[in-house]
Amino acid sequence: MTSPAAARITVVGGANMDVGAQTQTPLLPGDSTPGHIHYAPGGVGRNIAENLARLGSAVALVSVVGDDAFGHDILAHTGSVGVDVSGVKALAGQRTATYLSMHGPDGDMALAVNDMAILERLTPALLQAEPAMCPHTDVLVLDCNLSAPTLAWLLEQATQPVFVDAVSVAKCQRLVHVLRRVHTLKVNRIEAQALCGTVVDTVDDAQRAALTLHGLGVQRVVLSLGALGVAWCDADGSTGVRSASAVPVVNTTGAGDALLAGLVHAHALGLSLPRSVEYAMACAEITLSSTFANSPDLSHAAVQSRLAAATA
Ligand SMILES: Nc1ncnc2c1ncn2[C@@H]1O[C@H](COP(=O)(O)OP(=O)(O)O)[C@@H](O)[C@H]1O
Ligand SMILES: O=c1[nH]cc([C@@H]2O[C@H](COP(=O)(O)O)[C@@H](O)[C@H]2O)c(=O)[nH]1
Repeated sequence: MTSPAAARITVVGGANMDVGAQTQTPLLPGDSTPGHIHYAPGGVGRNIAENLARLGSAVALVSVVGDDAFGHDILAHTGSVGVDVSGVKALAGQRTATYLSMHGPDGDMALAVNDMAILERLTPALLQAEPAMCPHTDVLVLDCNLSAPTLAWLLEQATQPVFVDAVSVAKCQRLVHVLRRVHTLKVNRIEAQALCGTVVDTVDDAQRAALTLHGLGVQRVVLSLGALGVAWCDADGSTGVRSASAVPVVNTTGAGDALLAGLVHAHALGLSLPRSVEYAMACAEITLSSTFANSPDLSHAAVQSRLAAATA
């Protein structure tokens, strides 16, 4: 398995400034709690693009940010890790999307707010007007932060395989009428429940839900189950499960984004879906040991050595 992959990839999706607050004592509603606040570029689409660049893919991001300090930081950081950001437009008079999360002393997320109104400006008209924003690459990756019309337009005009991240229970509803256009869908347990209308508690439930989504028209489904691992349904309707390894977890933020980046990179390397899942889970595990949504330790070599250690 060699890297970098020859395929060119475009990710169209959200680019946020993540603002995370971690307290040493339980959060007290109505009072201020001492803690640590950190800032880092995030956004599902942007995270996937950064992870792909770290793995060695040739990747371009198409998105919008505000012409403000957060927007400039996101552009500088994302470009510095090797993502082509010529398709990220800084819009005057708009605020960069922001994701605010609060974590209690145990590290678990207590609440999160996403303020991503700027994504409404990423319209089919804007994409067609700006040559750098037109995705003419071998693989397209979309996240459901995009507005429903933009998501539908991109899926309908795509001639290349399209990988989609469902992002959240609310946003994944935007996919309902365009599932047939999706090559590979990454959903988590609660997004799968929302799309299938069935309870997804166990790995058996997850395999059934993956098959249901395949029946609704998605070619390949990858359903992430946190510490339980991943269930999938391949293009021929076959299903499978892979358990997660017992790994030290510093922060689960962005684990799903690393999983999707790993799936895309593995596809570009020509791997089957079961082997792509194995590769992608190694990517997610590396990210779990990082404080932020993307790990500086993620690389194709790091994934390979993790996979080799697991089979030794
Ligand atoms: N506690 C954990 N232990 C081991 N692996 C984990 C853990 N949490 C997440 N993962 C890995 O990261 C993947 C994505 O995490 P998950 O939380 O399911 O995604 P999302 O962030 O999209 O909700 C999982 O499928 C699994 O491979
Ligand atoms: O509606 C959204 N919520 C969250 C994100 C992004 O997802 C990442 C955190 O996701 P999670 O906690 O699901 O791993 C952060 O980078 C955040 O900016 C997003 O793009 N859209």
